[in-house]
Amino acid sequence: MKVLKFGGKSLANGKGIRTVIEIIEDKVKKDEKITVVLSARGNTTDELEGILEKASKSKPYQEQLDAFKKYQLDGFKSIDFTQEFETLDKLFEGVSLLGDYSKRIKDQVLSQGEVISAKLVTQLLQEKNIKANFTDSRSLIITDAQFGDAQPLDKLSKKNVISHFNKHNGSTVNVVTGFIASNTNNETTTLGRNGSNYTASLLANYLEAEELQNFTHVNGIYTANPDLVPDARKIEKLSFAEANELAYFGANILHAKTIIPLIEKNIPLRILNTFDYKNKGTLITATSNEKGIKSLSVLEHVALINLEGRGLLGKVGVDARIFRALAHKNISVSIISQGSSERGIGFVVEANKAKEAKTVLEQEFESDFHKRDVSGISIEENVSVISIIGQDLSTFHKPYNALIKNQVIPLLFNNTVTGATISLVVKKEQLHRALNVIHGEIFEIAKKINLAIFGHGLVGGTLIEQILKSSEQIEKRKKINLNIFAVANSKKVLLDKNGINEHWKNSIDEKGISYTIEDIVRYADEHHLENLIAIDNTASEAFTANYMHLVEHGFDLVSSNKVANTLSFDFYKELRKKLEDNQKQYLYETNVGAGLPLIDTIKLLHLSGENITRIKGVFSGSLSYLFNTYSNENRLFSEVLQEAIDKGFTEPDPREDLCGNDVGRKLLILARELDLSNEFEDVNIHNLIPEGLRQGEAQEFLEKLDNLNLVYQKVKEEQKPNHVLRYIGDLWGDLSKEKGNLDVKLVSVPQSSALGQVKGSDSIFEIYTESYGDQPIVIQGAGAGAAVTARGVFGDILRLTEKG
Ligand SMILES: NC(=O)C1=CN([C@@H]2O[C@H](COP(=O)(O)OP(=O)(O)OC[C@H]3O[C@@H](n4cnc5c(N)ncnc54)[C@H](O)[C@@H]3O)[C@@H](O)[C@H]2O)C=CC1
Ligand SMILES: N[C@@H](CC=O)C(=O)O
Repeated sequence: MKVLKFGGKSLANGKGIRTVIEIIEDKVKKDEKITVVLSARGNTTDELEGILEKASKSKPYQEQLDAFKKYQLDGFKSIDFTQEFETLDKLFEGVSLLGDYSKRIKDQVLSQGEVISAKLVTQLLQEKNIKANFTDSRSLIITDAQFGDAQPLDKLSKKNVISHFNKHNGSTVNVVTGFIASNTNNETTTLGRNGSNYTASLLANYLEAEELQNFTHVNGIYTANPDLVPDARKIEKLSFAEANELAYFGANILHAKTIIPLIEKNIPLRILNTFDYKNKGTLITATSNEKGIKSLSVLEHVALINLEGRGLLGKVGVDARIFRALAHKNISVSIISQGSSERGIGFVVEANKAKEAKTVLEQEFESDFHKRDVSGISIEENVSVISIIGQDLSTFHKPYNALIKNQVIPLLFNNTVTGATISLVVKKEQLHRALNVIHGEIFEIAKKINLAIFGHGLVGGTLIEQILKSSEQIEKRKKINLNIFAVANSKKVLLDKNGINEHWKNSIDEKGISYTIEDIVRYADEHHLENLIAIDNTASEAFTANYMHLVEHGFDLVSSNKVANTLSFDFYKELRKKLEDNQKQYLYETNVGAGLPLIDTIKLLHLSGENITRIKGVFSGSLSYLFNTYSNENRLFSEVLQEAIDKGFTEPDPREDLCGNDVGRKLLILARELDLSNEFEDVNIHNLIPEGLRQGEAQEFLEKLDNLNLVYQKVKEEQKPNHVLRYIGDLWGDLSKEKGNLDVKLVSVPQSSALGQVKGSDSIFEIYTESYGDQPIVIQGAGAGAAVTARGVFGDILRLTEKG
């Protein structure tokens, strides 16, 4: 015999109730021996409770009661609920007159929901010529008199059940009301939370059923609640012990009391979905999974109470007093954590009991307050408990680090010594993000990295294309899901928590909205987006003013924009401090040498104690292209310059390259990597733009490029033979001091020299160090261009995903 239990959502009008009948019919046709246990249909119990509340306050309830009746009869006009409806009418009338009700009355009211449900299903089955027998569990399950949460009297109930089934068995389908029972005085009682499940497992136990099938509206037990964690996976099989942990920690389709009768008789429990009943669901048996299961469960509606006091140190019996005082008021403590100094004790209670718990403890510790042994008892109301079942402390650092990285700081945590469960108390507003972060970390599910990209010009636009093109591969190879949730220019942002797609350019035009940085932070927060990275592909100083705010709100930073690193040294230090305080990272490899691995190399050399004595080279890709081509070919300066602009080598405003600012910035960035505290004003720059052309808009300048031709024709002709022009940066001097010398200048070098041989848009960096002596470490390669730069930014993003 199998016991089938159907929950309220399965029995709701429409697809639910139709499918329930279909499932039962299917089993009967296959000659399966079954017993059916039913909850009240849809929201029936809540509705009845609502009407009862109204009636008890003598408020009008008739309209709601009529709607209730209408729902029960909707589509089932042939069914006679006169008796149940009359009972309800009388009960509500009485409550309304009295202006109050007892738990006993409430049980009588609620029981009508299960009776109506079982009566309906019995008749619908009979209409299909199935031998169905309405079974009122009040004649079977006998309980004590604790209305609202009655305890079954096992012996008596078992005897009743067995005798009923001996009478009505064979091919009959007994359709049993769940949740309701009666006491020895024949008064209606109910079995409390999860009561219908309890009825089903009691029947399974008494009848020694082969399996209990619990039909819900989900496909089984998941690694986490799929409503909160979209990546949650179904668990195929788990043991009662593991299920018990889940039940204890709040998995709401299981409850400890419903499992115990099954464990006793070793009866498997299968969690199934009415709406997808061919799915095998989750099977719970006595055998443990070899690898051990992991899953996340959540306790909501809880509060954290904190008792603090210096005088508690070494005092005997403080915990006992807390527990005793709370137990006296029937307040249960689910999680407790205490420092070894005993100065603070934190524990979790049900939210609706928190105030009472505080009052009780204030009374208990009144004299300790006077003696100043206890300094305060506080309640943190909006908290939730996350339990990682199957997690021990050996690998706990992974989810824990991921939480900290995402600015979720648990308020309290504890572990079970043997059960391999770790529980964390987090602020309720952080629950969603915390669950997703932990889940991504403990299961081998792609870790989601949420990217906000600012600036989608040459570099930013290319980066987006590169990410979209390779994201699938990266997800497969590295289990990292790069999700671009925001793309912004200076005016508009396109937001999509599920990630933009290849039509992003059109979407910005059509769906982009004007924004402030706060809007983006709020969006990420509201959608609980984790592992946030902001990527600055603008050339804007104004945008760098957002960096601090982004860091404070949990974003790591990646930037191709050089401005933030070349503002005042004070800002430079302040930003690093902010990053450290918030445990955030800032990567900017493309700031010098585009995609070349320069900054990383210099950082490593410096960190390892290698004395860097000088860095010299062609720092600008666009000016490299300009002078390499101009020196070797007989063409106009303006023509070659325009070519460098067209190839995307220059800054958005090409004057930034020609005036030497861009090289100056790069030089300063390297100097600061060596812990020098130079300011931008310290850089000696040879400005390549003749004075008369420096003012005005970029466009005006571009229209006057021809004016540069004579100047550079002359410079070219005045060189020694076999020499070429190179625009170089040079960081030199005693670099162990506070500041170094920074020069940016146009030089004429022999064509055969290392600098003279540079080609195309290549940059070359010569790094002189004490160990390497006169032979510098040389890094050379494309120093500009959207594709290489975007690739470099992409590299920084991936590096950050690994750091997490
Ligand atoms: N092109 C290259 O070879 C290299 C460029 N870089 C840097 O990459 C950055 C981007 O360069 P490109 O893509 O060539 O420039 P771009 O002019 O093509 O694109 C810049 C984008 O930033 C947007 N923008 C400007 N202010 C903004 C703000 N406040 N908020 C949001 N968006 C804003 C603009 O609307 C534009 O879409 C620059 O900082 C540049 O120095 C770094 C290394 C190499
Ligand atoms: N404009 C820059 C681009 C890279 O930083 C250059 O030419 O090097």
